[in-house]
Amino acid sequence: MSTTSRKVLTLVIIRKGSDILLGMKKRGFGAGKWNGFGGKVEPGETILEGAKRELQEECHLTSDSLKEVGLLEFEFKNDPVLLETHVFTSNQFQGEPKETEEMNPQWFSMDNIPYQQMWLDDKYWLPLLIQGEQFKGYFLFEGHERILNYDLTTL
Ligand SMILES: COc1nc(N)nc2c1ncn2[C@H]1C[C@H](O)[C@@H](COP(=O)(O)OP(=O)(O)OP(=O)(O)O)O1
Repeated sequence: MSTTSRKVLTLVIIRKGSDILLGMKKRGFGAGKWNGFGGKVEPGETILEGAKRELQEECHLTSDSLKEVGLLEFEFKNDPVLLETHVFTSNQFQGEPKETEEMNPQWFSMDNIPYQQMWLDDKYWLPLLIQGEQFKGYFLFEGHERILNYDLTTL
């Protein structure tokens, strides 16, 4: 793929005991899929600040202990924009998850994650996050429902 630009995004997975918090995306990119919370990093903020802001905006949780555990690059065939996605996690947070205009949050048991309604890449890297691993990966999609190739390594 010939990438001509790069968007920096965040993705936050909150854990509580043996549960993880996902949100049903209600609009925009990835609508109809369960995902972590996140979005574009805004000018003037650090990637960590962007992750904290998106977590608060999308489900009303705050966390001062987000840890970056993964770096995922997503490309879509015939789209020159590469999505550089920084993955954070924490099991320490304040507040109760609340539905917002963008996301409807729900706790899932780690052995009952709704992979059928998630981005296809999630089933490769989310188990690593759950096991406490750090990872980096690249996924090339054709459309939103097919992975043409990928590479994923633990660090
Ligand atoms: C393609 O594979 C992906 N898999 C997963 N699990 N997550 C992905 C994938 N591609 C993007 N994402 C994540 C990264 C971000 O957390 C969101 C997309 O953020 P969005 O485009 O909604 O960014 P916002 O800043 O919230 O957008 P607006 O405020 O402009 O709606 O998905």
